[in-house]
Amino acid sequence: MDVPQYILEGKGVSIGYHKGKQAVKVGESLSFQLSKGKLNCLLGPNGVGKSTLVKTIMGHLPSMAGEIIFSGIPLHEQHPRQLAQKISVVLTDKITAGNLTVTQLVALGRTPFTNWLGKLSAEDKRIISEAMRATKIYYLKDQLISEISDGQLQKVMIARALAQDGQLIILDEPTAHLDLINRYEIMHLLRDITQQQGKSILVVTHDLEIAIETADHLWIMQCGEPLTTGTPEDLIISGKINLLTTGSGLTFDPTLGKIRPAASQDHTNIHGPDHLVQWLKLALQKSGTSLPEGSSIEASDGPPTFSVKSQGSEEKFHDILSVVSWLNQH
Ligand SMILES: Nc1ncnc2c1ncn2[C@@H]1O[C@H](COP(=O)(O)OP(=O)(O)OP(=O)(O)O)[C@@H](O)[C@H]1O
Repeated sequence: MDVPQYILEGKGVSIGYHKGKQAVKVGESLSFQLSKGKLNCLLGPNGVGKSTLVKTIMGHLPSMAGEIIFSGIPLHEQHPRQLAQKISVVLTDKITAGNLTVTQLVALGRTPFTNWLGKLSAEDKRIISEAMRATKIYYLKDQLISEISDGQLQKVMIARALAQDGQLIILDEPTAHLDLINRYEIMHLLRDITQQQGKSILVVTHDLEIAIETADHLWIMQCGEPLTTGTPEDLIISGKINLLTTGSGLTFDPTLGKIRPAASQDHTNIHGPDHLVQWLKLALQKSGTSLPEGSSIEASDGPPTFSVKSQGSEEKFHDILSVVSWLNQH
């Protein structure tokens, strides 16, 4: 039998719910691929259907049309217990396991494999320790869940998913409650897991900038449209990344790699080193300041200097606030 190239593949999939006898479609014609050992991020606005797609991939909701193939076999041909062994899931829901230790919670990842008494074998224990080491939480192993921070808890949940040793790990907004540093740390940890352990990972996230930095592929979901997929780099240079900002008055700045307000003023007469020009443009844009006709700004490094040339005169400033204030008075 051919080894499948993708761990997960969707072909023209429709997703949705049943309300009584009525089927409510949330998305249709969704096609996607997740290659083995890769980190993919699923992005899209609130309510577009990301969690619904994830639940369908996990086999918790039936697809309404099309086909999902997991590990070379159509999903509907796989037994729920087999799927639970092969797909590990980390959901956003707050867990109520405060009286368990970190090790006991990670050990729950072995549940699909233990006998009915839940007795852990020596191999189970080795896998649990390994998962805690890979997620850098081994030092917390005897701590109670109620005594660790949200960022640490998220790592514990990832360790539990790793302990399950499935082929695919799915995480629905794993960084939703975390601060910026923890959001970076978690996503880089997931990236390490794909690269060092060959796991395939699908993450639902709203953190576009971190997703761009860490993911191999992005799946962009929009209301009533097929998924747009590609490497973050290709989606940026083709401008398709802007599908995420449609109708918002925002745009993705391909040089800065950030979402910014769509430019409404003409700031083309600003020249100099990129980092000075970019931040000056941002400040002008935020304050709604435009350059008077025929004027220009030359920025230079050293101590940062901004020379504003206007109507035959030249003014020099050493910070952006002074430039903006001066322009607003002239
Ligand atoms: N159990 C349900 N029964 C009926 N409709 C539902 C159910 N769960 C979600 N929906 C609806 O399906 C649509 C998609 O919801 P979903 O949670 O998949 O979106 P999402 O993209 O994950 O949103 P968010 O980014 O806010 O988490 C929404 O309109 C939602 O109201």
